Amino acid sequence: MLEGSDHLSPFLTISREDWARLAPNTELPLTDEEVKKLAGLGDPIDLKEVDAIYRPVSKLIEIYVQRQRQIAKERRQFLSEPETKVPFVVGIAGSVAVGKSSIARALQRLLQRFDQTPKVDLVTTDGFLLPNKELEERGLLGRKGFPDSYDRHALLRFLAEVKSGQQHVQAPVYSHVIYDVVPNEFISIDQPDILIVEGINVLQPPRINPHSHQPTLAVSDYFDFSIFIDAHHQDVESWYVDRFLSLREGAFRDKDSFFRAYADLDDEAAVSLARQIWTEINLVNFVQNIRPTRSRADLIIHKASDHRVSKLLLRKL
Ligand SMILES: Nc1ncnc2c1ncn2[C@@H]1O[C@H](COP(=O)(O)OP(=O)(O)O)[C@@H](O)[C@H]1O
Ligand SMILES: CC(C)(COP(=O)(O)O)[C@@H](O)C(=O)NCCC(=O)O
Repeated sequence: MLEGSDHLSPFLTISREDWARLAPNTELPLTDEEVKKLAGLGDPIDLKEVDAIYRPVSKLIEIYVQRQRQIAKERRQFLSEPETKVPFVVGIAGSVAVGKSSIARALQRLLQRFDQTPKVDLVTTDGFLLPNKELEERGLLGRKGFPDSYDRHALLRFLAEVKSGQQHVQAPVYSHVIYDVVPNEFISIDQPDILIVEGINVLQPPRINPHSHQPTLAVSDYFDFSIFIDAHHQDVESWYVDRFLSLREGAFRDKDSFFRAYADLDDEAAVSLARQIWTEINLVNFVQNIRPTRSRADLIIHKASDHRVSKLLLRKL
Protein backbone atom coordinates (compact mmCIF):
# COMPACT_ATOMS: atom_id res chain seq x y z
CA MET A 1 0.00 0.00 0.00
CA LEU A 2 1.38 3.43 -0.93
CA GLU A 3 1.36 5.99 1.83
CA GLY A 4 0.98 9.76 1.60
CA SER A 5 2.78 11.77 4.29
CA ASP A 6 0.80 14.99 4.60
CA HIS A 7 -2.91 14.55 3.91
CA LEU A 8 -3.27 18.26 3.04
CA SER A 9 -0.45 18.27 0.49
CA PRO A 10 -1.56 18.16 -3.18
CA PHE A 11 0.99 15.36 -3.59
CA LEU A 12 1.10 11.76 -2.49
CA THR A 13 4.65 10.97 -1.31
CA ILE A 14 5.83 7.53 -2.35
CA SER A 15 9.06 6.02 -1.06
CA ARG A 16 11.52 4.38 -3.41
CA GLU A 17 10.77 1.00 -1.84
CA ASP A 18 7.00 1.32 -2.34
CA TRP A 19 7.41 2.56 -5.91
CA ALA A 20 9.92 -0.14 -6.88
CA ARG A 21 7.45 -2.74 -5.58
CA LEU A 22 5.13 -1.74 -8.44
CA ALA A 23 7.63 -2.86 -11.09
CA PRO A 24 7.00 -6.63 -10.94
CA ASN A 25 3.24 -5.97 -11.29
CA THR A 26 3.79 -3.75 -14.34
CA GLU A 27 3.47 -5.53 -17.68
CA LEU A 28 6.23 -5.38 -20.28
CA PRO A 29 9.38 -6.27 -18.37
CA LEU A 30 12.48 -5.13 -20.24
CA THR A 31 13.70 -7.60 -22.85
CA ASP A 32 17.41 -8.24 -23.58
CA GLU A 33 17.00 -6.20 -26.75
CA GLU A 34 15.56 -3.25 -24.81
CA VAL A 35 18.32 -3.46 -22.25
CA LYS A 36 20.91 -3.27 -25.04
CA LYS A 37 19.22 -0.24 -26.60
CA LEU A 38 19.08 1.57 -23.27
CA ALA A 39 22.68 0.70 -22.45
CA GLY A 40 23.63 2.44 -25.69
CA LEU A 41 22.49 5.77 -24.33
CA GLY A 42 25.79 6.24 -22.50
CA ASP A 43 24.21 8.30 -19.73
CA PRO A 44 24.39 7.97 -15.95
CA ILE A 45 21.20 5.94 -15.76
CA ASP A 46 21.42 2.49 -14.34
CA LEU A 47 19.48 -0.24 -16.11
CA LYS A 48 18.16 -1.62 -12.83
CA GLU A 49 16.95 1.89 -12.09
CA VAL A 50 15.16 2.04 -15.44
CA ASP A 51 13.39 -1.19 -14.61
CA ALA A 52 12.58 -0.44 -10.97
CA ILE A 53 11.61 3.23 -11.28
CA TYR A 54 11.03 4.34 -14.85
CA ARG A 55 9.11 1.25 -16.03
CA PRO A 56 6.32 1.96 -13.48
CA VAL A 57 6.48 5.66 -14.48
CA SER A 58 5.85 4.63 -18.11
CA LYS A 59 2.89 2.50 -17.02
CA LEU A 60 1.47 5.42 -15.04
CA ILE A 61 1.78 7.69 -18.10
CA GLU A 62 -0.01 5.05 -20.21
CA ILE A 63 -2.91 5.14 -17.72
CA TYR A 64 -3.14 8.91 -18.24
CA VAL A 65 -2.94 8.46 -22.04
CA GLN A 66 -5.87 6.03 -21.97
CA ARG A 67 -7.86 8.38 -19.77
CA GLN A 68 -7.17 11.31 -22.11
CA ARG A 69 -8.14 9.29 -25.21
CA GLN A 70 -11.38 8.21 -23.57
CA ILE A 71 -12.31 11.79 -22.61
CA ALA A 72 -11.33 13.07 -26.09
CA LYS A 73 -13.50 10.41 -27.75
CA GLU A 74 -16.54 11.16 -25.59
CA ARG A 75 -16.09 14.89 -26.04
CA ARG A 76 -15.83 14.51 -29.84
CA GLN A 77 -19.06 12.54 -29.85
CA PHE A 78 -20.75 15.10 -27.61
CA LEU A 79 -19.63 18.06 -29.75
CA SER A 80 -19.87 16.17 -33.06
CA GLU A 81 -16.26 17.09 -33.72
CA PRO A 82 -14.32 15.33 -36.52
CA GLU A 83 -11.86 12.54 -35.68
CA THR A 84 -8.31 13.95 -35.24
CA LYS A 85 -5.18 12.42 -33.84
CA VAL A 86 -3.90 14.64 -31.06
CA PRO A 87 -0.58 13.72 -29.42
CA PHE A 88 -0.39 13.29 -25.65
CA VAL A 89 2.31 15.72 -24.48
CA VAL A 90 4.62 14.98 -21.54
CA GLY A 91 6.79 17.81 -20.17
CA ILE A 92 10.03 17.07 -18.30
CA ALA A 93 11.61 19.91 -16.31
CA GLY A 94 14.51 20.27 -13.86
CA SER A 95 17.94 21.83 -13.45
CA VAL A 96 20.77 21.77 -15.97
CA ALA A 97 22.73 18.51 -15.41
CA VAL A 98 20.04 16.82 -13.31
CA GLY A 99 19.76 14.04 -15.91
CA LYS A 100 16.58 15.04 -17.75
CA SER A 101 17.81 13.85 -21.13
CA SER A 102 18.67 10.33 -19.93
CA ILE A 103 15.29 10.02 -18.24
CA ALA A 104 13.47 11.44 -21.28
CA ARG A 105 15.20 8.98 -23.62
CA ALA A 106 14.55 6.05 -21.27
CA LEU A 107 10.87 7.01 -21.02
CA GLN A 108 10.66 7.40 -24.80
CA ARG A 109 11.87 3.82 -25.27
CA LEU A 110 9.68 2.47 -22.46
CA LEU A 111 6.53 4.20 -23.76
CA GLN A 112 7.15 3.03 -27.34
CA ARG A 113 6.74 -0.56 -26.15
CA PHE A 114 3.04 -0.16 -25.41
CA ASP A 115 0.76 -1.21 -28.30
CA GLN A 116 -1.33 1.94 -27.91
CA THR A 117 1.64 4.34 -28.20
CA PRO A 118 4.23 2.99 -30.66
CA LYS A 119 5.24 6.45 -31.90
CA VAL A 120 6.92 8.53 -29.21
CA ASP A 121 8.91 11.61 -30.23
CA LEU A 122 11.23 13.74 -28.14
CA VAL A 123 12.01 17.43 -28.43
CA THR A 124 14.43 19.41 -26.26
CA THR A 125 13.71 23.08 -25.74
CA ASP A 126 17.32 24.17 -26.36
CA GLY A 127 16.42 24.39 -30.08
CA PHE A 128 14.16 27.29 -29.09
CA LEU A 129 17.00 29.25 -27.48
CA LEU A 130 17.69 32.54 -29.24
CA PRO A 131 20.78 32.22 -31.47
CA ASN A 132 24.02 33.43 -29.80
CA LYS A 133 24.13 36.48 -32.09
CA GLU A 134 20.75 37.60 -30.83
CA LEU A 135 21.57 36.77 -27.20
CA GLU A 136 24.70 38.89 -27.56
CA GLU A 137 22.77 41.83 -29.01
CA ARG A 138 20.33 41.65 -26.11
CA GLY A 139 23.14 41.30 -23.52
CA LEU A 140 21.91 37.80 -22.60
CA LEU A 141 24.89 35.57 -23.50
CA GLY A 142 25.66 35.02 -19.82
CA ARG A 143 22.01 34.12 -19.20
CA LYS A 144 21.68 31.17 -21.57
CA GLY A 145 18.96 28.93 -20.18
CA PHE A 146 17.14 31.75 -18.32
CA PRO A 147 13.51 32.15 -19.43
CA ASP A 148 14.25 35.32 -21.42
CA SER A 149 16.94 33.53 -23.49
CA TYR A 150 14.26 31.49 -25.33
CA ASP A 151 12.01 32.33 -28.25
CA ARG A 152 8.94 31.59 -26.17
CA HIS A 153 6.52 32.50 -28.95
CA ALA A 154 8.14 30.00 -31.33
CA LEU A 155 7.91 27.26 -28.68
CA LEU A 156 4.25 28.09 -27.97
CA ARG A 157 3.47 28.09 -31.69
CA PHE A 158 5.22 24.74 -32.13
CA LEU A 159 3.17 23.19 -29.32
CA ALA A 160 -0.07 24.75 -30.56
CA GLU A 161 0.54 23.21 -34.00
CA VAL A 162 1.38 19.78 -32.54
CA LYS A 163 -1.65 19.89 -30.25
CA SER A 164 -3.99 20.89 -33.03
CA GLY A 165 -3.08 17.66 -34.82
CA GLN A 166 -0.94 19.22 -37.59
CA GLN A 167 1.42 16.99 -39.56
CA HIS A 168 5.17 17.62 -40.06
CA VAL A 169 5.58 20.35 -37.45
CA GLN A 170 9.18 21.59 -37.41
CA ALA A 171 11.30 22.20 -34.31
CA PRO A 172 14.71 23.91 -34.47
CA VAL A 173 17.82 22.06 -33.29
CA TYR A 174 20.58 23.11 -30.84
CA SER A 175 24.15 21.83 -30.85
CA HIS A 176 26.17 21.62 -27.65
CA VAL A 177 29.28 21.33 -29.83
CA ILE A 178 28.90 24.72 -31.54
CA TYR A 179 27.04 26.05 -28.44
CA ASP A 180 24.38 27.56 -30.69
CA VAL A 181 21.15 26.86 -32.55
CA VAL A 182 22.02 25.08 -35.81
CA PRO A 183 20.98 27.28 -38.76
CA ASN A 184 18.43 25.68 -41.10
CA GLU A 185 18.30 22.40 -39.21
CA PHE A 186 14.96 21.13 -37.96
CA ILE A 187 13.36 17.96 -36.72
CA SER A 188 9.89 17.12 -37.95
CA ILE A 189 7.16 16.03 -35.56
CA ASP A 190 4.46 14.13 -37.39
CA GLN A 191 1.47 13.29 -35.20
CA PRO A 192 3.18 11.01 -32.68
CA ASP A 193 1.12 9.16 -30.08
CA ILE A 194 3.20 10.86 -27.39
CA LEU A 195 5.50 13.88 -27.59
CA ILE A 196 8.02 14.36 -24.77
CA VAL A 197 9.12 17.97 -24.36
CA GLU A 198 12.22 18.23 -22.20
CA GLY A 199 13.84 21.42 -20.96
CA ILE A 200 14.80 23.37 -17.88
CA ASN A 201 12.04 25.95 -18.23
CA VAL A 202 9.04 24.00 -19.47
CA LEU A 203 7.04 24.54 -16.28
CA GLN A 204 7.40 28.33 -16.18
CA PRO A 205 4.14 29.99 -15.08
CA PRO A 206 2.29 32.17 -17.61
CA ARG A 207 3.75 35.64 -18.10
CA ILE A 208 1.74 38.79 -17.58
CA ASN A 209 1.18 40.70 -20.81
CA PRO A 210 2.62 44.21 -20.12
CA HIS A 211 -0.16 45.87 -22.14
CA SER A 212 -3.27 43.99 -21.10
CA HIS A 213 -1.87 42.99 -17.66
CA GLN A 214 -3.46 39.59 -18.30
CA PRO A 215 -1.63 36.27 -17.99
CA THR A 216 -0.55 34.85 -21.36
CA LEU A 217 -0.44 31.19 -22.40
CA ALA A 218 2.17 29.02 -20.72
CA VAL A 219 4.10 26.19 -22.39
CA SER A 220 2.67 23.84 -19.76
CA ASP A 221 -0.88 24.64 -20.94
CA TYR A 222 -0.13 22.15 -23.70
CA PHE A 223 1.03 19.38 -21.36
CA ASP A 224 -1.12 16.38 -20.49
CA PHE A 225 1.38 15.17 -17.90
CA SER A 226 4.43 16.86 -16.43
CA ILE A 227 7.44 15.63 -14.51
CA PHE A 228 9.98 17.60 -12.48
CA ILE A 229 13.33 15.90 -11.90
CA ASP A 230 14.51 17.09 -8.52
CA ALA A 231 17.77 16.80 -6.57
CA HIS A 232 19.72 18.80 -3.98
CA HIS A 233 21.59 21.54 -5.80
CA GLN A 234 24.90 20.49 -4.20
CA ASP A 235 24.49 17.06 -5.82
CA VAL A 236 23.63 18.61 -9.19
CA GLU A 237 26.71 20.83 -8.93
CA SER A 238 28.92 17.80 -8.49
CA TRP A 239 27.24 16.05 -11.46
CA TYR A 240 27.76 19.22 -13.50
CA VAL A 241 31.47 19.37 -12.59
CA ASP A 242 31.97 15.63 -13.28
CA ARG A 243 30.26 15.99 -16.66
CA PHE A 244 32.41 19.01 -17.48
CA LEU A 245 35.52 16.90 -16.74
CA SER A 246 34.33 14.09 -19.03
CA LEU A 247 33.35 16.52 -21.77
CA ARG A 248 36.92 17.86 -21.55
CA GLU A 249 38.11 14.37 -22.61
CA GLY A 250 35.42 14.05 -25.30
CA ALA A 251 33.15 16.67 -26.86
CA PHE A 252 35.41 19.65 -26.05
CA ARG A 253 38.12 18.03 -28.25
CA ASP A 254 35.86 18.14 -31.31
CA LYS A 255 37.47 20.50 -33.85
CA ASP A 256 34.20 22.44 -34.11
CA SER A 257 33.69 22.69 -30.36
CA PHE A 258 32.94 26.15 -29.03
CA PHE A 259 34.75 24.95 -25.88
CA ARG A 260 37.91 23.75 -27.71
CA ALA A 261 40.08 25.89 -25.40
CA TYR A 262 38.68 24.09 -22.33
CA ALA A 263 40.03 20.74 -23.59
CA ASP A 264 43.55 21.71 -22.54
CA LEU A 265 42.72 22.84 -19.01
CA ASP A 266 44.30 20.85 -16.19
CA ASP A 267 42.05 19.26 -13.56
CA GLU A 268 42.24 22.13 -11.11
CA ALA A 269 41.50 24.82 -13.70
CA ALA A 270 38.68 22.74 -15.23
CA VAL A 271 37.00 22.14 -11.86
CA SER A 272 37.31 25.80 -10.96
CA LEU A 273 35.82 26.96 -14.30
CA ALA A 274 32.97 24.43 -14.11
CA ARG A 275 32.14 25.59 -10.56
CA GLN A 276 32.21 29.20 -11.71
CA ILE A 277 29.80 28.56 -14.63
CA TRP A 278 27.59 26.52 -12.30
CA THR A 279 27.51 29.17 -9.56
CA GLU A 280 27.17 32.24 -11.75
CA ILE A 281 24.69 30.91 -14.30
CA ASN A 282 23.05 27.56 -13.65
CA LEU A 283 22.60 27.76 -9.88
CA VAL A 284 21.14 31.27 -10.13
CA ASN A 285 18.73 30.06 -12.82
CA PHE A 286 17.83 27.01 -10.74
CA VAL A 287 17.06 29.03 -7.61
CA GLN A 288 15.32 31.94 -9.33
CA ASN A 289 13.43 30.24 -12.14
CA ILE A 290 13.53 26.46 -12.19
CA ARG A 291 13.01 25.28 -8.59
CA PRO A 292 9.95 27.53 -8.08
CA THR A 293 8.18 25.58 -10.87
CA ARG A 294 8.57 22.22 -9.09
CA SER A 295 5.13 22.18 -7.51
CA ARG A 296 3.50 22.79 -10.90
CA ALA A 297 4.40 19.24 -11.98
CA ASP A 298 2.12 16.18 -11.83
CA LEU A 299 5.03 14.01 -10.72
CA ILE A 300 8.20 15.05 -8.88
CA ILE A 301 11.01 12.50 -9.06
CA HIS A 302 13.65 13.07 -6.41
CA LYS A 303 17.16 11.77 -7.10
CA ALA A 304 19.78 11.14 -4.40
CA SER A 305 23.49 11.89 -4.82
CA ASP A 306 24.09 8.53 -6.57
CA HIS A 307 21.42 9.35 -9.23
CA ARG A 308 19.10 6.75 -7.68
CA VAL A 309 15.55 7.87 -7.06
CA SER A 310 14.83 8.23 -3.34
CA LYS A 311 11.16 9.25 -3.48
CA LEU A 312 8.38 10.33 -5.83
CA LEU A 313 5.62 12.88 -5.26
CA LEU A 314 2.52 12.24 -7.34
CA ARG A 315 -0.23 14.83 -7.66
CA LYS A 316 -3.43 13.56 -6.06
CA LEU A 317 -6.45 13.21 -8.33
N1 LIG B 1 29.07 21.40 -23.42
C1 LIG B 1 28.46 20.26 -23.78
N2 LIG B 1 28.94 19.51 -24.81
C2 LIG B 1 28.31 18.39 -25.20
N3 LIG B 1 27.20 17.90 -24.63
C3 LIG B 1 26.67 18.59 -23.60
C4 LIG B 1 27.25 19.80 -23.11
N4 LIG B 1 26.48 20.27 -22.08
C5 LIG B 1 25.46 19.37 -21.96
N5 LIG B 1 25.57 18.37 -22.85
C6 LIG B 1 24.65 17.26 -23.03
O1 LIG B 1 23.37 17.83 -23.33
C7 LIG B 1 22.32 17.11 -22.71
C8 LIG B 1 21.42 18.04 -21.92
O2 LIG B 1 22.10 18.54 -20.81
P1 LIG B 1 21.35 19.45 -19.73
O3 LIG B 1 20.61 20.54 -20.42
O4 LIG B 1 22.35 19.85 -18.69
O5 LIG B 1 20.26 18.53 -19.10
P2 LIG B 1 20.29 17.17 -18.30
O6 LIG B 1 21.64 16.90 -17.73
O7 LIG B 1 19.26 17.37 -17.22
O8 LIG B 1 19.89 16.14 -19.29
C9 LIG B 1 22.98 16.02 -21.88
O9 LIG B 1 22.90 14.80 -22.62
C10 LIG B 1 24.43 16.47 -21.76
O10 LIG B 1 25.31 15.37 -21.64
C1 LIG C 1 21.31 24.52 -23.38
C2 LIG C 1 20.89 24.65 -21.93
C3 LIG C 1 20.42 26.07 -21.66
C4 LIG C 1 19.73 23.67 -21.63
O1 LIG C 1 18.61 23.90 -22.47
P1 LIG C 1 17.19 23.13 -22.43
O2 LIG C 1 17.18 22.05 -23.49
O3 LIG C 1 16.99 22.53 -21.07
O4 LIG C 1 16.17 24.17 -22.75
C5 LIG C 1 22.08 24.31 -20.99
O5 LIG C 1 22.52 23.03 -21.21
C6 LIG C 1 23.27 25.29 -21.15
O6 LIG C 1 24.05 25.20 -22.04
N1 LIG C 1 23.36 26.28 -20.22
C7 LIG C 1 24.31 27.36 -20.33
C8 LIG C 1 25.32 27.37 -19.22
C9 LIG C 1 26.28 26.19 -19.31
O7 LIG C 1 27.08 26.13 -20.27
O8 LIG C 1 26.22 25.33 -18.44
